[in-house]
Amino acid sequence: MTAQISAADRPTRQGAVSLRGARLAYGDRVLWDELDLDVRPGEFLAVLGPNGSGKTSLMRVLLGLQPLSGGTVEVAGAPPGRGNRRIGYIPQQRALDPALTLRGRDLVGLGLDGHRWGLGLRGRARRRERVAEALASVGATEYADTPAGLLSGGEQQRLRVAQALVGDPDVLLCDEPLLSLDLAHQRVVSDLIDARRRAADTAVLFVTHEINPVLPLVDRVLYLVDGRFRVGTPAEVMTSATLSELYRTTVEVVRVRGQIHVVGAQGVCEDQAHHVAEDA
Ligand SMILES: Nc1ncnc2c1ncn2[C@@H]1O[C@H](COP(=O)(O)OP(=O)(O)OP(=O)(O)O)[C@@H](O)[C@H]1O
Repeated sequence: MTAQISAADRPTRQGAVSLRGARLAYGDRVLWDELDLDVRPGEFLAVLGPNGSGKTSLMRVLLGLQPLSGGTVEVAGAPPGRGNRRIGYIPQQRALDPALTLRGRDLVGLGLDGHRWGLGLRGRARRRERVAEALASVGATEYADTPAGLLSGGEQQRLRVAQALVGDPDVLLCDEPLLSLDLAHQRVVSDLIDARRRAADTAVLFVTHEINPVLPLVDRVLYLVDGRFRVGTPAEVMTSATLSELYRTTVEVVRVRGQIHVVGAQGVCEDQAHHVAEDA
């Protein structure tokens, strides 16, 4: 299946992320194939799909941790990999080990590893300044010197956002960064990501099971289901016809007060259409 990108949608500038004829398979299992995708600088792409559809694997490909089985990939104009410092990554929220004594400030500083500002006093001062700015931008200054393992999940996640942004990335990869955050912190984290892309034209690829918390930010959606996919605006992709085709079962998309709800054959109403499809 080919991506639904019209010629008019194709960017004239170099894409922040560019996949051509990309294929990822583990043995016989094809997660996606013939994926053509250009993500523009400053664009917010939500990556949706059921468990096991290959969302995290896509992030791993873009991070250079997983080679494609076919096709090509470029991130910020270069092959992904360890040398590519233009990528920021916010992993899935997982509680840090309470015994971790690393301070928040040090954790954020790890995001600068590989940036060459010299080892002299000026380089070190600049580095400290950047870390302090990043901590302030996520409201983490007051707990920057607390061992990170003792912080709450929301506090730890704000540090991860700061770590991803401190290196001034062109591309920000976010793997379910709102998971297990309360509504207030979901808002803080999504606002920070949005502010970053607006201020610095950073492209954002945002893996999520729930589109609603970020719906106002989403330019396009990549929806993966069982080896099939669609790319397009939420209005194009989040429709009963498109999702029913992707899931190969009847799925209804209902819009209520500006939110999108996916209703399956068994009347389940939630944002995780995959459970509907799996049960059907
Ligand atoms: N290195 C690997 N070797 C073999 N299979 C793998 C490997 N990595 C992932 N898989 C399988 O590929 C499928 C896609 O995994 P992936 O983590 O990308 O899915 P996902 O869409 O992020 O799922 P979730 O929503 O549950 O996080 C899964 O079935 C997983 O078991």
